[in-house]
Amino acid sequence: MGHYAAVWDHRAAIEVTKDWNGIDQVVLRNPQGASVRVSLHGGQVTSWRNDRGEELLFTSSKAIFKPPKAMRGGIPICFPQFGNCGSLEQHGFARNRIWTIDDNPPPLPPNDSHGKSFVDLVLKPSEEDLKCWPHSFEFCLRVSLAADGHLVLISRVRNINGKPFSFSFAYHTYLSVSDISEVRIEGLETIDYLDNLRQRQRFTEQGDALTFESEVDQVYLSSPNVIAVLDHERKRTYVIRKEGLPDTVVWNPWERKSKMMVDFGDEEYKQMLCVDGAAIEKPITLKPGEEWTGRLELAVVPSSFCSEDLDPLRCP
Ligand SMILES: O=P(O)(O)OC[C@H]1O[C@@H](O)[C@H](O)[C@@H](O)[C@@H]1O
Repeated sequence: MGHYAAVWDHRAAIEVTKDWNGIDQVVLRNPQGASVRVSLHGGQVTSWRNDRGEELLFTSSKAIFKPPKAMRGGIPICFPQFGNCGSLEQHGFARNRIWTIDDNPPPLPPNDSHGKSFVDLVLKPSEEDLKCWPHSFEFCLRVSLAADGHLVLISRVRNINGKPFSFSFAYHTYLSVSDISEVRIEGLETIDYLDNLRQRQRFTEQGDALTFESEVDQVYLSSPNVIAVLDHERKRTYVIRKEGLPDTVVWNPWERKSKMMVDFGDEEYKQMLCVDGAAIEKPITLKPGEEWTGRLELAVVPSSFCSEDLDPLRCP
């Protein structure tokens, strides 16, 4: 068993199964029993469980698991457009396309593979995609589950076009929380944000930590690369680290809006909070041949956790 751990082979820890629609999904496991599910529909992470089998991402009980709609929950990838600020469909087309497994991805630094089970996916534009977004790109996504249960997503977008192009991006991360009223976010205080509920006007976050008592739809600009989402009732803290992603989106539709969404269960808004690593305010521009990398790392630690790692966040 010790030997098995020492030669942990990421391929041995991967299983490809079919989802409800016969679309391939990849299951990653680590030696401790944590798991991650990634659907080739959208390259979307649909489940992340810890070694006790507890689900850490929210999925709506009314989620529609039928392409071309993205399933409501997990981590949809918003690309090449976030929201409706552009000519494309809401949040871009990547979340509604079928991705493929890439057996020969461009190399990543060894520490991005070491001790992890992972899968590499790739998305290239179809003829139809090029009609509405005429830019050739290659989007490589690596989803990894580390030995310590951390979930890591690395997106690399390469311009294989003759001309520069720009895009916006978000990992639309649906965290599973006990009760939204008991949750707070640390790390966004004093940060400027655009309020999507007030014509994208700019405000500055006041107060000690962000708490929730009504609908929220805000894009925090140039936000810190580490923030924490504390779930008081569940005594659980999500630590979110991002690189190459300047902004953080915080979204909860609250009661009224969630009732208007067909794929959202009644009262379920209380059990979710979207906190996205994103690049929205200043789109990413790539010249021909250039590549951009956006990395998100999610960890769950007990609420009592206190570490210098979290600096500059205060410890409770
Ligand atoms: O319903 P969708 O397309 O999955 O988007 C969910 C939400 O995503 C948020 O990030 C947007 O800011 C909201 O305006 C939007 O409603």
